[in-house]
Amino acid sequence: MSDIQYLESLLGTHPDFPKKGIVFLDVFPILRDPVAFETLITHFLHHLTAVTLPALRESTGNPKAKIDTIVGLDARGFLFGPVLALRLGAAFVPVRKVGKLPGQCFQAQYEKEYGVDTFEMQEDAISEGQNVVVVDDLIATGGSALAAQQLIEKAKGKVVQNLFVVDIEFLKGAQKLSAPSHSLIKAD
Ligand SMILES: O=P(O)(O)OC[C@H]1O[C@H](OP(=O)(O)OP(=O)(O)O)[C@H](O)[C@@H]1O
Ligand SMILES: Nc1ncnc2[nH]cnc12
Repeated sequence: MSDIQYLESLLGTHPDFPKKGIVFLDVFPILRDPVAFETLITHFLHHLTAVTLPALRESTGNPKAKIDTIVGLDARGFLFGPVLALRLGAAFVPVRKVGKLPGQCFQAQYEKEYGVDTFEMQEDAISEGQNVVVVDDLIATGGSALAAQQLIEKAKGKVVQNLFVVDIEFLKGAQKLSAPSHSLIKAD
């Protein structure tokens, strides 16, 4: 069994949660297995260093270009974002559901697979020109990740990569995003 097949085997599947007709894919069992969690982080880091950074350096013509900030999406993006940020020596910035962050915030409304919501990001969290990676546990319709992209663009940052543990591919969420999207597990 490959590393990725092992991660996939741990993914929980819950029909009709949180609403009838939704098959909820649960990443928490991966975090109960420290070796699987480490494997997941290693795969994300490998993609960032072997694919994202070379592409960024090539496209900017700047051999020293780097990933400045990892943005994690409320709530399950917070499981992965800070770990990646620490390992890369980058900043971690949360995008949160409305009403949770103090100070001046940018706002973006969005629709996701099972509802509508509003995301916020602190206005001073990202500086103009920063290279940003968005991370979340899962992309379904892409509404959440697109709203995060809009917040980062309001701060004049640039999304250079989107990372997901799981992509529910038939919903075509990644096609909504302007930066490349990488996911470890493809679900249908
Ligand atoms: O691609 P989309 O259709 O936008 O759906 C994906 C989003 O939905 C889930 O979050 P949820 O809003 O359920 O929040 P949670 O992490 O707080 O449970 C998931 O963690 C993603 O953030
Ligand atoms: N099917 C699903 N499973 C887990 N999280 C989700 N977020 C949106 N759709 C989801």
